[in-house]
Amino acid sequence: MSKALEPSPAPWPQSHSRKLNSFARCKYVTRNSQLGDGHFSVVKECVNVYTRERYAMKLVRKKTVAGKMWLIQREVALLRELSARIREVERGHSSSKDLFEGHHHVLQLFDFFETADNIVLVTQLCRHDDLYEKIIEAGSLDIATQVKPYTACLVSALEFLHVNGIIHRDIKAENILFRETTGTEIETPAKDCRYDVQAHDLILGDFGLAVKSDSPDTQRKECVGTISYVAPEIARCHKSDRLPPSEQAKLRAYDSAVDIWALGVLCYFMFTGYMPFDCETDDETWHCIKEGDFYRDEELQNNQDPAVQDFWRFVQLCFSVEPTDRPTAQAMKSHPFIRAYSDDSYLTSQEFPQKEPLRKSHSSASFRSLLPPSKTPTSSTFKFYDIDSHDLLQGNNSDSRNRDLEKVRETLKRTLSMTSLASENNYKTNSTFKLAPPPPNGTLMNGGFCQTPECRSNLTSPGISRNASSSDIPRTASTEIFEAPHLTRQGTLSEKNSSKSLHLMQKGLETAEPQRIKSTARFVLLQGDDEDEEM
Ligand SMILES: Nc1ncnc2c1ncn2[C@@H]1O[C@H](COP(=O)(O)OP(=O)(O)OP(=O)(O)O)[C@@H](O)[C@H]1O
Repeated sequence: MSKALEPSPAPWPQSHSRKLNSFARCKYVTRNSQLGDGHFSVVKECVNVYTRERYAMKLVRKKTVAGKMWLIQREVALLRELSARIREVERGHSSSKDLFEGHHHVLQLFDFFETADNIVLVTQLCRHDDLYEKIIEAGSLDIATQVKPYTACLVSALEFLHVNGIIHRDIKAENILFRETTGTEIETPAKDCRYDVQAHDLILGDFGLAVKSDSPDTQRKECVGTISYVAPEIARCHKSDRLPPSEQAKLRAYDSAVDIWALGVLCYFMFTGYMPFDCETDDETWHCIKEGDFYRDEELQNNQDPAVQDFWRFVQLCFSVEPTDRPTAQAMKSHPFIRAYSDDSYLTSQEFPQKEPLRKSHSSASFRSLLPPSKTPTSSTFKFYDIDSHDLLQGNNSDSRNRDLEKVRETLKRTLSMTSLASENNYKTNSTFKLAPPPPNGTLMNGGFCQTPECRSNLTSPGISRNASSSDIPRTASTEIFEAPHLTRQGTLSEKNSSKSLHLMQKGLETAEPQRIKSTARFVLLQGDDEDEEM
């Protein structure tokens, strides 16, 4: 366990045992505006008043998670464990043979605490736009310079998670963030970089659904995730409580292979701009997932570009219906599709099962939904949560959809910034990566209980900059921040994400008007334990 995050001072959360007037002042100041929100949290930028380092602060409203506090505790526990492991790997690290090192690409937790209304996680700061937005804005990503390195990076992150006994269960474009860079790293990208160096900034976030791979079978039979991305073995758990006990007993607990399936979906989405299994109705989607029947565009399928052929072989492996047929993340590193991102000499020559040649999808394009998925707040209500497309359509009349569409078309642009396509073995010099150091222990809340952090409209006032080192902070600067005029209550959840039902022109696909907003809502089935809990 990392020094910075331990020890947890008292049983946590501890609000029930504290009086309001005994709250300590918070060591962080937040920005008024939000970086994002989920169904039970808002995320804001914040600054540690002692070190002046910038972080992201996730404020989970206790009222929203009442009765399900254990879910947040599970997320915090996993993130703490992972952050400690990241430090451990970093300390013991000599030289890696991989261009992407998994532990660099998992969201780091730096601190956590509790206020009267919120459970608060302080994590690494990422940019406002995520991978979903990048794909939607560009229509699709370039296979050689983006899809391959992004996939290689995510495989390394999954390898790190899985080797450390954690299943993410919600791999999807919305949960892939881009690390906020300080500007100091950007000078490094080499002139000869062959790929989009933003691949080095990918961060896998949102561990709200993650579980340990040795967790009780009941947890690994939960039907959780985002429908477009769930593996067949999770799909089989859908409505399993309605099955007769004999059938329920036959359900096998799933494992980390569910993340490999979701990675295949994400890889497919990056390349094509639409989802492999999405159909017009959720029932059809469930069916296609269970059958492993993904949509194949004939033109793309017949494309003889070796990168495209490798892409099909890669996703075909990810989409093996039998989980034991899906290679592990570690094995996937040797796959020709991403092999170039590791040192060839150390990779074992992995034999990948020969899949039958791609056949035409059983389901025709007519009932497939070949539109980009809408971004929904990845909700975690704690009952079965499966947003019906009709619910999503409510309040989204075609006028507003057209306006959204227009807006997206206007902003449609490729964001790729690359240089030449020369040398390939110059990996490390192309990296923009720099692991954020943990703040000194005395500057942390370490699970404590405090007042609501002060809100400011601007964190870049004199004396607050990411690049300032903690040693040169005059004490008065932090005092000044502490003594700001008033403490502001945190905002309520915004509807920002709900309005993001974006649909746009896809390669060769007429999208005159979206037929139906895709239901990619995350859903959670957690039996029992839904009574309110007094905080
Ligand atoms: N470290 C971060 N830096 C910048 N933005 C972030 C960070 N973490 C989360 N966000 C933004 O906040 C949004 C919500 O975060 P997150 O998904 O972790 O919350 P959540 O409450 O678990 O949401 P849900 O359960 O509905 O998925 C994200 O979609 C992202 O846009």
